Amino acid sequence: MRGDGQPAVVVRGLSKRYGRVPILDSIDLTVSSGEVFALTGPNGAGKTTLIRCITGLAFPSSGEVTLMGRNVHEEGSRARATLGAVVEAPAKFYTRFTGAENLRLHARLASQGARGARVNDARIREVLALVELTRMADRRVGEYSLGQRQRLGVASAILAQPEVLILDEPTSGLDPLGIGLIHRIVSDHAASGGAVILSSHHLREIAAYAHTVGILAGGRLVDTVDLSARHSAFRFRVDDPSRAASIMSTLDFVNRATVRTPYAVAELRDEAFVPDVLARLAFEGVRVLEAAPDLFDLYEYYRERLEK
Ligand SMILES: Nc1ncnc2c1ncn2[C@@H]1O[C@H](COP(=O)(O)OP(=O)(O)OP(=O)(O)O)[C@@H](O)[C@H]1O
Repeated sequence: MRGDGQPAVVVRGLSKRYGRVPILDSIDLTVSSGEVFALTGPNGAGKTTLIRCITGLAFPSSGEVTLMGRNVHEEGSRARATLGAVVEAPAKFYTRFTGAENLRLHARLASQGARGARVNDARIREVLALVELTRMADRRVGEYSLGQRQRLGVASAILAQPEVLILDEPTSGLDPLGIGLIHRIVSDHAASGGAVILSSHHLREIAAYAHTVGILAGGRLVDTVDLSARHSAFRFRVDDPSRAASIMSTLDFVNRATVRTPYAVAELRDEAFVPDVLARLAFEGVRVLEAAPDLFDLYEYYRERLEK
């Protein structure tokens, strides 16, 4: 459909003040097609303000935002034609209309832009099924729970298969299965080539599926963590961690090997090399008691980063 790693969202030198109060300070970020970018940070850091600026709902004091190459604040409707978003939680719907009717209305409004042709009744049923609201499709939104409205919001955002999907705290108020559902939708959207920006406080969960995490604090993007580079670390519990690490560091598919007793930890070029590491350690007479992905602890990293 789209998505070739090209920049989909580009934010350059974005600052925002409310009156004299600076809220965002010189934000630069780029999100590519196929990428999930998760924005996190303490309450009041400026996440919602940044998302409002990126979606065109708020104007920056300086700097610019482009969506698929179109400036959001200068070519508003053309830029927004590439966008699906939920910025207010829960999204606003007509409570006297059913979920399906609301989505139909949403599609009709979108059809005045370039994307409406992509949406028909079959697509509406499809997105309702994706957010597991098939059973509620013909019930009035006034009867929906908060979490069901939240999921309907996500359904409306993905309805026209936008190139850019932006969700402000899409999982707040959802139960654990609902959170998993949204994560799957977001991952699938990126896998089919869409760019995704979302904000979340669920660090351990976003660490599992975001490609990049931007940490916003005091209106500044204090760190951008490339999680995809951290996914191929493995730890091996062995009888001799130092010897295992020195053996592993001679292998050309191991970028780096370190000791974290009782483990030897290897950053592999690709996780497909795990069996080769095991074979080599066995050949060298090192006993391996356990091998597991060495998951990056985003929560710990975040805590340390903000305490600096
Ligand atoms: N319309 C406004 N007028 C003045 N100040 C505002 C306005 N909107 C937001 N702010 C201020 O901007 C700062 C950032 O708010 P924002 O809602 O963007 O933070 P956030 O990171 O999304 O927080 P949370 O995690 O609590 O949702 C806060 O200090 C807030 O008080």
